[in-house]
Amino acid sequence: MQHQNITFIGGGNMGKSLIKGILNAGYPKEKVTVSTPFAEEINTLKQTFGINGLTDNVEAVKNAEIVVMAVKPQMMHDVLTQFASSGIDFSKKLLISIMAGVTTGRIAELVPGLTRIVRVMPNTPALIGLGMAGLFPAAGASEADKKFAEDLLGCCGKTVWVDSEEGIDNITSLSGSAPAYFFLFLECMANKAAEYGFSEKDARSMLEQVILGSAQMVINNQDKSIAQLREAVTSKGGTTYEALKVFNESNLNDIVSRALDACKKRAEEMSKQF
Ligand SMILES: NC(=O)C1=CN([C@@H]2O[C@H](COP(=O)(O)OP(=O)(O)OC[C@H]3O[C@@H](n4cnc5c(N)ncnc54)[C@H](OP(=O)(O)O)[C@@H]3O)[C@@H](O)[C@H]2O)C=CC1
Ligand SMILES: O=C(O)[C@@H]1CCC=N1
Repeated sequence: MQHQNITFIGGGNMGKSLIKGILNAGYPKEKVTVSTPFAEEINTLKQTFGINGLTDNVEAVKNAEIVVMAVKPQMMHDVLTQFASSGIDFSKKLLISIMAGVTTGRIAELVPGLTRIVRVMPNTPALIGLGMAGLFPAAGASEADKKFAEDLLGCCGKTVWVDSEEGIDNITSLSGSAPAYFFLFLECMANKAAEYGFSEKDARSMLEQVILGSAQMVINNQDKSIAQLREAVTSKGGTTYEALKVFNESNLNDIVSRALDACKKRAEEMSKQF
């Protein structure tokens, strides 16, 4: 991929995941800058990654060809209005936004001249190169902009393009927030392991192996449906059947469906709120 000057506004959970992801893939450190308000945090980021760091967002984007907005949606208005009044020509920059529930139209509205925008919904496994990201281009994004965004997120895992802002909200529900769903399930299982008397260490090791093994089974058996993999574990009149019966009696499918819809609905609300 092309190595252009890239500035991350915000170096929190997701910003750090993407920075680590691109550095691991060989992006040159000297071309990467991060900006957050606290000097102490900047020093940590500089030391951890060997990249440039500033506490002034406007200063940080002056020489950037690419700006990645990795702040919370609540901070977006302050940051973008700072950019708008800075006198910097944003028509020359590509802005990649990872902010949940913030439309490309809203971003363009706040920064006059800015048209080259790609909205992205990544997830935290980007940190280890196993991310999943959805991408949506604003009308002003060029083919080169789209390629850059795809290559950038491709450094951190898999990518998929969607053809609407709603598609990004769907991806938010299906993969952006999804690591937390699986972590919650593991937490519930860890609670039961503790109740059974397993040490935290043994429980964690067991759960790590179960989720890793299950994920790898899904990946390695492309000729089988996920339902078939489940059925292969579920012996007739056996133990798994009883466990699954409890999930089904509580209508797990409906619970998952409602949870994902709630996630998407919040993204939609946020697009009106911020
Ligand atoms: N976490 C996730 O799994 C995902 C998050 N996202 C999106 O990524 C974005 C960031 O989320 P996340 O990383 O979790 O949040 P964090 O709170 O972890 O990170 C936000 C970062 O922005 C910094 N910040 C706060 N105010 C400013 C400012 N005015 N200028 C510059 N930097 C600022 C914070 O600094 P400080 O800590 O010092 O306040 C922090 O480094 C959100 O918009 C979210 O929707 C998208 C996909 C997945
Ligand atoms: O919870 C959130 O709002 C962010 C977006 C997707 C994952 N975390």
